[in-house]
Amino acid sequence: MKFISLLGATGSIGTQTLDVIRDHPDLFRLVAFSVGKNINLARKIIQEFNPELVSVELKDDYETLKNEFGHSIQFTYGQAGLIDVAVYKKSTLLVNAVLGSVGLLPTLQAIQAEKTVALANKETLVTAGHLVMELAKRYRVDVLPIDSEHSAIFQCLQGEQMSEIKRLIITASGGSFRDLTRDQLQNVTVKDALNHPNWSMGAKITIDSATMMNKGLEVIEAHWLFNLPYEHIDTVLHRESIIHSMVEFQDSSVKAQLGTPDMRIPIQYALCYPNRVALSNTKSLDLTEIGQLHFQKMDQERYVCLKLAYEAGKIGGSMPTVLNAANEAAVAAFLNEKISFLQIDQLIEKALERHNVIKHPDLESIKAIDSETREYVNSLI
Ligand SMILES: NC(=O)C1=CN([C@@H]2O[C@H](COP(=O)(O)OP(=O)(O)OC[C@H]3O[C@@H](n4cnc5c(N)ncnc54)[C@H](OP(=O)(O)O)[C@@H]3O)[C@@H](O)[C@H]2O)C=CC1
Ligand SMILES: CC(=O)[C@@H](O)[C@H](O)COP(=O)(O)O
Ligand SMILES: [Mn+2]
Repeated sequence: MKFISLLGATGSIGTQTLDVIRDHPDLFRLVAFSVGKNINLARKIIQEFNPELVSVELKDDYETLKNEFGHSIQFTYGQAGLIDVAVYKKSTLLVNAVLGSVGLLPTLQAIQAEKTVALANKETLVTAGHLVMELAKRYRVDVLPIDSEHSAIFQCLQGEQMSEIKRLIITASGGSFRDLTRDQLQNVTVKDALNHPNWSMGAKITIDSATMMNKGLEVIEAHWLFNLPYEHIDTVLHRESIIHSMVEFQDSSVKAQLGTPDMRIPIQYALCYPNRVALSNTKSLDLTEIGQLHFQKMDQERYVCLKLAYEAGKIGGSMPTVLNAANEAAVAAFLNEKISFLQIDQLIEKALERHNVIKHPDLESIKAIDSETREYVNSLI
């Protein structure tokens, strides 16, 4: 039995993680979880899964739930609450499905508490991948990818030697605007941007997918997870999201992982690793039904965010922290209809240009750079 702590239980990855746990009561038990502001769904999760610890974002919601449920459940809140859930004594595995760099501290604390970390929260690795991976190595803790591309690569690498990798090939659907030119992006709306062709996901990652920043964040995520230089991490546009990513080896042989676009599959792989078990209500992949798979060269002039991410990743140090914080602030502004779609990459570029890189930023520097960058971007809006 694996005892699970879940950060971001009310989100897209969070609710699909609950589906996986629900499907295997013999394998998993949810002992602790966090939500943000959706306490109606939190109530339902408490009633169904009977956890021991629950964290909410706001103090008022904490008081409300504490009054409702009494002492049978422990409640906590805020940033400290996320950490309480991450290090909960009974849990053996943390699923980090919270949104944004707020997931960094709980990840670091979970590693220090020797919990296995199943990571969906890519911003954590983008903002401070060096700290996370160094700590994981020191504490001999597994960081298992949930992101579909990284799960695919991780699956391709089973039984292989890392030294024999030639390159990783990360696939990208192209997002909601893949058939538009850059000029045609002038007047696109939030509603248009949220219409992803293949995946149903939270709002922020759906916008990242439309700007191609999602692939940029994933390139940096892959750099840290698989310890490879950026020159060995490629991306390719693949409209169908059937090949979730590939690995080319020294002999030019390529391994790919395929499947229907269903995040429960990589979530369950991380939860069960190194085993595989059946998953209810999954559709077997029928390639004859799909007929054709398409691939296109990635155009970094069209997808400016991808270019910025490669540049920030290669410069390294504190630059990816700025990239991530500027992106989080700009995407939030776009979702609130305060800026246009094309202003997202313009704001990120400005934030990167003015930043003086720190080569090996410690946690305090990362926290300071993250909040300073958000303030700067917000001041421009
Ligand atoms: N969705 C997907 O298919 C994929 C997602 N990912 C990554 O997984 C992560 C989660 O994405 P997704 O599930 O789509 O996001 P959602 O927006 O659907 O969910 C985010 C979750 O985080 C909670 N949350 C947000 N901000 C805070 C905060 N400040 N404090 C506490 N809790 C907070 C939300 O709570 P509430 O709603 O209660 O306010 C919710 O539970 C992201 O890093 C994303 O890039 C990676 C691959 C695929
Ligand atoms: C499901 C998942 O892992 C997402 O990160 C997905 O990859 C988004 O699709 P894009 O390929 O459009 O970014
Ligand atoms: Mn992905």
